[in-house]
Formats: sequence, structure tokens, C-alpha cells
Amino acid sequence: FRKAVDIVFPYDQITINQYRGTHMQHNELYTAAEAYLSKACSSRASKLKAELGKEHDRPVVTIDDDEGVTDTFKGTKVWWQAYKRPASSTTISWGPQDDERKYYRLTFNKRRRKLIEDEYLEYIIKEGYAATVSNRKRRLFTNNPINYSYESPTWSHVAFEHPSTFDTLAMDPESKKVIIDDLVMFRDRKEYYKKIGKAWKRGYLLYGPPGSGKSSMIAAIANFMEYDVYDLELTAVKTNTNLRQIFTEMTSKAVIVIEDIDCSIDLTNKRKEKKKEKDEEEKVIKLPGHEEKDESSKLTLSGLLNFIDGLWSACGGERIIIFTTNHLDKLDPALIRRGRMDMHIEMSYCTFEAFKVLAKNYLRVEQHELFGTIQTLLSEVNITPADVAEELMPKRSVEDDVGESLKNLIKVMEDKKKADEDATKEQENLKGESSAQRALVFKD
Ligand SMILES: Nc1ncnc2c1ncn2[C@@H]1O[C@H](COP(=O)(O)OP(=O)(O)OP(=O)(O)O)[C@@H](O)[C@H]1O
Repeated sequence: FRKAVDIVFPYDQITINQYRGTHMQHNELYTAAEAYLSKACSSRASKLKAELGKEHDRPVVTIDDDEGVTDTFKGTKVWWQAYKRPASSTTISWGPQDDERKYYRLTFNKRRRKLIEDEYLEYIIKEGYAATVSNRKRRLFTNNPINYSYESPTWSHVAFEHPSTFDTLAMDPESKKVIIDDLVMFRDRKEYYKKIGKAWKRGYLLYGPPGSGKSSMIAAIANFMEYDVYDLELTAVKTNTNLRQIFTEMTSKAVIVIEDIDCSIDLTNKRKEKKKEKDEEEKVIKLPGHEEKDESSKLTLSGLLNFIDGLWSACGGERIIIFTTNHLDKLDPALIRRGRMDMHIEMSYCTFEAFKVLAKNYLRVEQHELFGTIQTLLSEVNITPADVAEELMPKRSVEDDVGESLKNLIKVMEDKKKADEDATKEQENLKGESSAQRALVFKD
């Protein structure tokens, strides 16, 4: 293509070596370019796949040695070419890669050198870094003391591979959009947060009955943001010092999850004991087996909130903190007041819109004659998405099971409706009986 370039305009070139310096120091720009080009190639592959249609399932597009790709930046076309320098038989080198020196050559219009040097290379570093981060395997951390590893005295981790995404998450589409928009806004506001001097963090409170998809929502958020997940077990945190350690040993892009917050913190009892407003903040988190220890060894609510609001902010990084609860009413208002939790997200029982997402995921159907019956039943019965998903899971092949799975779901909902009606009747009878008894006592 150099000939082609030559014909079109006088060209200029930049060479980007894999290593630089005598000590074979890795070249940051080369690494970034490698990641950037591989991402550009794979997005081209997906486009190509869409253009070619289904029969060409996996077109492989990649930049190989002695191959080139083009890119356009601010209206300027650039050519990337990958090379491998042949081994030099005359040089003796201690460097392991001597026989494999790789480099890229970037060709562009001579008049555009300033734009390329000042802006395009910066852009490559930024985009290349972002591509590396998104390719990196993300991790699920836990502070459960049984799993402590050598790497960190507080966190142990496994690969985070939860498949849940916003596409597979069954919930009202409007609420889903509000959450996605909020996340995008959060992601794009780094400079804004810096300018106003606020920690770059977001707090969500997820509430809803068991099986409504709180864990699935957390995974969808983490997958969407490409963050690591930290599952914080509060009962394993012994002191504020321990908490400080835990919060400072996190990666910079993290979703911190504190599940069942109502079970981790005993607030109600302490509130009765402490009358003064000031004392409110010093409510103690009861740790199993630690109730009788002296105050200094206990984790306080103020300790937790300070980390969320203050100290932790100073550590930098983008953080999302998610609290979950099955019982919103049991939580202390101080913990959930706006500002501390930016958004309260209700994960509800299954609606018809949510059911349609599950039917599409599990049975690959978007329409069916039984949908009408299901819609009516869903408006009458409280059933969680987890229970619906259980019924929709195909037992044999998906095609054979669509009608059968939907019928099973209808049966489960009808049984539940009947059980609810019987329970209501029984309660009414009991009420009737007790008021009749009261009337009798009164008469006596
Ligand atoms: N809203 C949902 N969208 C998609 N799948 C869901 C949803 N809710 C539940 N499920 C399915 O049910 C299973 C259990 O749900 P999940 O663990 O997310 O619920 P949860 O509200 O976190 O429950 P718990 O409070 O008991 O932890 C999930 O693995 C998923 O397959």
C-alpha cells in the first residue's frame, strides 16, 4: 500500500517498537496500539459478520505480521502495518526477544504529522488502555476469613463470570433504562466529580423479595461497567481498622456489595438504648460472638458511613456501592437517606414485561397463544422472577418444551392463586370468629 500512499500524497511515517532502550523496556505505546488494533479488528469482524449473514459464522479479522489496517482520525486516514524484524545473526543479546523484535509502522499524510503526534498517539494510548481493561478477566472478591489468600490478608478472589446482563435481566424496561442511564452518566462524569470535589462513587440500594433478581442485577451492573465485584461480609469485619484495610485494598473499578444489610446491622435495639441525637451515629454493628467485647473493638455505623462518604473518597477510583435488603422497612433512615444511597431500586415480583424477557431468554419465544392467560395471572398473583424462570427452564429441547413450560407456569400460578384465596378466606373467618368472641365477652 505504500505505493498507493505515495501516489495520493507525500507520506510520513512513525515506527513504534515493541521494546525500547537497552534494557528491553516494554513500550507503552506499542502495547496500547496492539490492544487498540485488536479491538478495532474484532469490531470490524462483528460488522463483517452482520454483513455476510448467518452462513459465515466466524470471520476472523486480525492484524498479522506484515499486514496492514487503516484507521480514520478526525478525517485523516492512517495506515497501520505490523512487522517482525528478522533475527540478527551477528548480534549477541541477553534480551529474550531478540529474534522476535516486533514493531508497527504508522503511515500518514505528511501535513498531518502534528495531529498524529499530538492527538492521535494520545488517543491510541487512552483507547488501548480501555481495551486492555475490558479484555482483562474480572474478579469476584470476598472477605470471608476462611478464604484468605497469600496475595491479600483481607480479600480472596475467583474469576467473575456471572452471565447476567441488562438484556437477560427481567424487569420493567423503563426502570431498567433509568438505571442504565444513571450508570452511563456516572461513568462519563469523572471530570465533573473531580471539579466539585466529590468522590467518584455511586450508591444503590436494591430491595425486593428473595428471588426477585437482586444478585442478577448486581452482576448485570458489574458486567455493564466492567468492574470487579467485592462481596463484603460485614460480620467478618471486626474493627474500624479492619474496615479501613478492607476498603483500601480494592481495585480502582469496583462494585462493593453488602448483602442483606438488615441482617448485618442491628440498629433498632440500639436506637432504644441511646436517646441523644449524637449517639445515633454510634450505633453498633453486632458481630456474632463479639457482642460482649469492649467498644473499641466493635465496628460502628459511623465507621461504615464514614468510609462510604469520607475516607474512602480519598482513595480515588470509581466505585459503586450496593446494599441489598429483603426488608426496606427494617433499615435505619440514616443509612438509606438520599446522598448516601443515590438510587433506590425496587426488584419486584414478576410483571408481564419481565416475563417476556424470561420467555425470550429461556424459550426463545416472543409471542404465544398462552401469553394472554399468563398476563392475567401475573396481575393477580405475586410470583418472583426466580420462580417463573424455574418453570421456563426447558426440561428437554427448547422447541418441544415451549407449550409445556408455559402450561406448567400457568398451573403453578393457578395453584398459588388458589392458595392465596384460601389463606385470605381463612384469615377473614378467624377475624370474624374473634370479633364474635369479643362481642360475646362484651355482652357477658
Ligand atoms: N429479574 C430477574 N431477571 C432474570 N433472572 C432472574 C431474575 N430474578 C431471578 N432470576 C433468576 O433466579 C435466580 C435467583 O435470583 P437472584 O439470586 O438474582 O435473586 P435475589 O433477589 O438476589 O435472591 P436472594 O435475596 O435470595 O439472594 C437467578 O439465578 C436467575 O436465574
